[in-house]
Amino acid sequence: MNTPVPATSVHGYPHIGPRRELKRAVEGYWAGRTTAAELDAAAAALRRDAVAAMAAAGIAAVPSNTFTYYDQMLDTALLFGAVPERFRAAAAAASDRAGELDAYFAMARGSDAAPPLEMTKWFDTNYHYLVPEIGPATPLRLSGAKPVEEFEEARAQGVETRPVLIGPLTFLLLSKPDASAPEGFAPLDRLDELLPCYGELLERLHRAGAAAVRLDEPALAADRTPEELAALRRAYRYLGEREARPAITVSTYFGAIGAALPVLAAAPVEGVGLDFVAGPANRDALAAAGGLGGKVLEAGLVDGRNVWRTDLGGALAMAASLLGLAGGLTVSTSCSLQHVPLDLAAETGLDPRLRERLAFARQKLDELALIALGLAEGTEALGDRLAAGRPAGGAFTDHQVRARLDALGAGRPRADYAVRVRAQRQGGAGALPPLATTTIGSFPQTAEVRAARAGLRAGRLPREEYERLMRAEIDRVIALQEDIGLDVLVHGEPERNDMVQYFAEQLAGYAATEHGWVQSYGSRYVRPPILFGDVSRPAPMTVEWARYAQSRTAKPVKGMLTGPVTMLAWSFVRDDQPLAETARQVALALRDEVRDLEAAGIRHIQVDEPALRELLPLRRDEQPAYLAWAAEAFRLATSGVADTTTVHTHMCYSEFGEVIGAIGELDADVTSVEAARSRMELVADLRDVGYRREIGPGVYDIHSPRVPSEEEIEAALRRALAAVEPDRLWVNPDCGLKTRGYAEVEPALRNLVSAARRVRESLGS
Ligand SMILES: Nc1nc2c(c(=O)[nH]1)N[C@@H](CNc1ccc(C(=O)N[C@@H](CCC(=O)N[C@@H](CCC(=O)N[C@@H](CCC(=O)O)C(=O)O)C(=O)O)C(=O)O)cc1)CN2
Ligand code: MET
Ligand SMILES: [Zn+2]
Repeated sequence: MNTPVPATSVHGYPHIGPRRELKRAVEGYWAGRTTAAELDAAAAALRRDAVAAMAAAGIAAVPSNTFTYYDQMLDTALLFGAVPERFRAAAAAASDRAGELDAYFAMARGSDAAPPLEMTKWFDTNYHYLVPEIGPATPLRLSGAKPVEEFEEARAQGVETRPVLIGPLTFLLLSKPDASAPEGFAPLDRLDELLPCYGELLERLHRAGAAAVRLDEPALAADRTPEELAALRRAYRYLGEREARPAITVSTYFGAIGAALPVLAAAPVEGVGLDFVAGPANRDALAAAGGLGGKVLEAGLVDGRNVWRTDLGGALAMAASLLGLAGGLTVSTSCSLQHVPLDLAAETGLDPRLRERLAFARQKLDELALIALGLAEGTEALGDRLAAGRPAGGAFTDHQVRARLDALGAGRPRADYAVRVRAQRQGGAGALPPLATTTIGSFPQTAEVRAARAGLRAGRLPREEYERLMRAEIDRVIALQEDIGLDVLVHGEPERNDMVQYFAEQLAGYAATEHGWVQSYGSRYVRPPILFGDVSRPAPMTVEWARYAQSRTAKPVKGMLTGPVTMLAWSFVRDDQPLAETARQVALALRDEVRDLEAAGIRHIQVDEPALRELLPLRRDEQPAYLAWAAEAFRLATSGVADTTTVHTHMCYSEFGEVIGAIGELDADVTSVEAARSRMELVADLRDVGYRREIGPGVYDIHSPRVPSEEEIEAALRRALAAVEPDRLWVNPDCGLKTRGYAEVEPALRNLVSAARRVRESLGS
């Protein structure tokens, strides 16, 4: 065959550096240790390395403008001048680079004067973006040059990049109306004013010499109304028909785009990007639509969100079947590689049988080149690389786990809540006041705690010494909670590096990485563990810590576990069996842990499911089946306890809309949820969907360093009491406290307890 080698492209590449250099630089700047110039220099070096890596791997369309100090949605809002009213004065007053950066970070993190932008999940990933606020009067004008500057910066390095922008439809659909917006207003109403800003930017990029740009419209992977599709048509007609512009590729990812496909196929643009990993249905839809005509199809064939090596044979077959459906084919990632770790070469401790099946961002660049080569020269050109890397089925099977699950089925359900609550509240140790106070689990992870763990890892600190330090930390956290007067205490989770990784490190079938960091939000990172085989629990995981904490107090201590859905959502999970099946294995391991905690005298057990919303399919018709298996896995994990044991769960990251009905299906006795930012409206929403158990709406936002006043917590509680009886209301922050410092946490919790007392007193109890 003599076809030219197809081009390759990447949606985005990790910019955090092999050792999280970006985190160090940004947090150093916040702490006043790093100057603005040093921060900018560190960032430029990281961009240079990423561009160089992609260019060296032969990627044709190297992306630029994918770097961010905090979040790309925030960057886009600033690019178009869409600064919320409360930040405008500070932004306008910025007179130097430091002032500019401070105004930027204030929007992300809040300031004394103004709360930050809301943060929420980026589609169904564990990345969080900042939600732009757009009202009828929000300014919209091209106000920055970041895409042009990053293009020119890479050109100076000798690489012609393709600037990437979040597309206008996705930008507006992911924004929320600002406080001034009248009922019925939607940010999308401002589309016609925003488009000229994009047009002007395209013209500037064109003048700077950019031959092509990519506009990302991941919002098309979710259900879209006819009006939204009409807006899509209008947007790309407007941009496509402008004269001075680079070639435009409209890229979509995270799933099949359904009815949007014919709209993009007909748009006056040069390329369309489709994800064939999360959206294999895109293939048939493309054929049914008659293909893309002369446009280039940018085919997402290499999974940007998981760590398994690409099945090159399968990718080549898919690519071959696409060749006739477009004017040209570019071999691409399915989405940005920001969701996977940078380089497998940094991992030295992995089982070789697992390692040979993995590809991180750096390795995926080579896979793209191989697929392009195979397309041009035939599969023979790939030799034995074609066969390498696919799971050797059955290598990690555990027949005992499978047999236990078969025997257990759905497990016996618990007694009705009405029966349980009587058993739980019967005097003695079970007695709790109305508006019982508690926290969500973690207390601040102090520098000493993290340093101790780093010492343990490096072999500097013996395990016994580490455990002694953790017990001392638990003593401190218990004593503090008693002093503050909380009702249900926690041990504070000092021994956990992360609420998912900690368990993964102790479960069979799971592997942890040493350096596999992925950005979760801002300067916060996680190392998602790799779930590669059947899961089981070789030994109890949390029981000794919980038992120890309970031995230090007469008050009840709440045991703390991470639920099955969250264990999957925040890991890289095997893709050779349905998630529902894997969830049942994790649930079984947790079920054993829950029962062991109970046997150790722990009367309250919390099983966190903060990611319940995150794994919800983007398409409505797929959601009920997901919610059914998710709730079943939770019940399997928690239904093995006596009526007298109180099962708690916790969820965060707002937008409960679609999952609100499922909260009751989990059958927990108490559910704590993030509600501070939505002013307790969730409590009434839960009542309206028939939720009749106990509820702990978060009364303050732990993502901000602000200390809430007693009055504001009291007001929140009174709003909640409009929709729930006092003995069903719990009082707690809206999430764990691990990212905060004691200087904020202690006064905040004191205010929380005194607010709860004041309300109790006013109720005469
Ligand atoms: N997996 C996961 N996803 C989640 C959440 C979560 O808690 N876990 N919460 C939500 C919000 N996301 C979050 C994500 C990360 C963090 C977070 O605090 N991350 C820490 C790292 C946590 C960790 O893994 N800590 C390790 C490693 C700590 C570390 O950096 N050690 C240094 C040395 C430390 C020292 O000497 O001080 C090193 O190894 O170089 C530990 O404690 O053992 C961070 O970025 O700083 C918080 C919230 C949604 N998604
Ligand atoms: C992201 S949800 C966090 C729940 C966990 N128990 C904590 O308090 O940190
Ligand atoms: Zn939480």
